[in-house]
Amino acid sequence: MSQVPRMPQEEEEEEEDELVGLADYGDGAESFSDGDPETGADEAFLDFSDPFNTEVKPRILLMGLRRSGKSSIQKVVFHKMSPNETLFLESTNKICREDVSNSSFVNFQIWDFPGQIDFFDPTFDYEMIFRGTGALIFVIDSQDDYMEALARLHLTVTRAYKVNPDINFEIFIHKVDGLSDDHKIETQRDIHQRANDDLADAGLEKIHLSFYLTSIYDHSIFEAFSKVVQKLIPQLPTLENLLNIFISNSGIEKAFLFDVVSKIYIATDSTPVDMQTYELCCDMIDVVIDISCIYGLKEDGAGTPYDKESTAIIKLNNTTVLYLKEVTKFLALVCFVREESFERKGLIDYNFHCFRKAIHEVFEVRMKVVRSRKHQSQMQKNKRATPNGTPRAPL
Ligand SMILES: Nc1nc2c(ncn2[C@@H]2O[C@H](COP(=O)(O)OP(=O)(O)OP(=O)(O)O)[C@@H](O)[C@H]2O)c(=O)[nH]1
Repeated sequence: MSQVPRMPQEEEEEEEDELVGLADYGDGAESFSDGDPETGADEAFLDFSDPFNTEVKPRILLMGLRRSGKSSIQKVVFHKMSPNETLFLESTNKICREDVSNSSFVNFQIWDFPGQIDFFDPTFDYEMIFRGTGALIFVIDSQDDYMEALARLHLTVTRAYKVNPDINFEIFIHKVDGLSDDHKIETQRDIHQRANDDLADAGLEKIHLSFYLTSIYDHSIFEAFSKVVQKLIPQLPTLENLLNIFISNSGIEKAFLFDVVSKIYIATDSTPVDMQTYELCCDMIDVVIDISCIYGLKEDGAGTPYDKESTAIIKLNNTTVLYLKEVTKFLALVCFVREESFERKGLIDYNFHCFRKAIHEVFEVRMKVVRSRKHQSQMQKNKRATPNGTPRAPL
């Protein structure tokens, strides 16, 4: 963690070039970049084996008052910390930024904004922050008095909207495990009403806020995060379409495309999602990665627990088969198949092969655009420089 520096334009551009590293399946402490991430703008790494650089990954900010649960959410979702361990997380008393950019499909930053810090603080450049942001998650502690949080939410949303009207505003009404079902609904209604009234009073009713009831003690936090991320993926309709074609041609009941590290699903077919199905998928990913970590790595610890060979079949006692296969370095397909349909595994595997190829093509198109854009900007930079590399003097 570190104090947020004001980033000049140059650094901001460099960050766009950031490349993803190896996936992190441990507790992940080392994957956190401390303050400014080290960027490696090496074109040579931009190959097909690494198709998801930050250009195709959504950037998400996580904000909220002190002790609202931001670090806990990030640790539980992205670093497999058990919810009980978050009790020992230390609070921070200055604005902090943490990046979770190396570990998964989701490129996400946590901005810890303690309540007393205001937007006129010259030590950070909030315009730069909001300009590059896809979604702003604002965490409200539902077990606490939320009036101050609502005031801070209003200030944050209005500031962010002015800089970047395309940001998705996602409000996590958090720690709802401590509330009864009735109380949950009532709290959500009240927060929804007050937040929207504040915006209406400011003449900003066009700002849309989405609300989620979340807790780190169940899967609700993963589900909410899945929805937040899905909204940011421009290829989502294509991914859903491919999943629909795949399941209908393979006799599969349901299929999810999962980000393996975080266990959030970035797409699913158009049949409805139920919580139990989703939880089973999460459990399966845990089992696969845990077994692989324990028994799958080489003796010197080399290799990764999730690679091209990763696949798993689990037969349940209700005639359903869970089938997991690697799609990319970050993504896995998890399917629910009836036992009788699974007899045609050859067909499923063939269709999966086509599906996987199509997914890679979808992202490769994007990568081509990114590469050509980089090439163009490099050409422009070169044009501006004289043959010995010094910048041309202004005319
Ligand atoms: N009951 C419950 N407690 C939670 C939940 N999420 C976080 N907490 C607890 O809330 C406390 C504060 O969590 P943090 O993650 O440190 O909060 P933070 O927003 O990062 O706090 P600062 O670093 O001070 O900004 C911890 O004791 C967590 O265990 C939840 O879903 N339910």
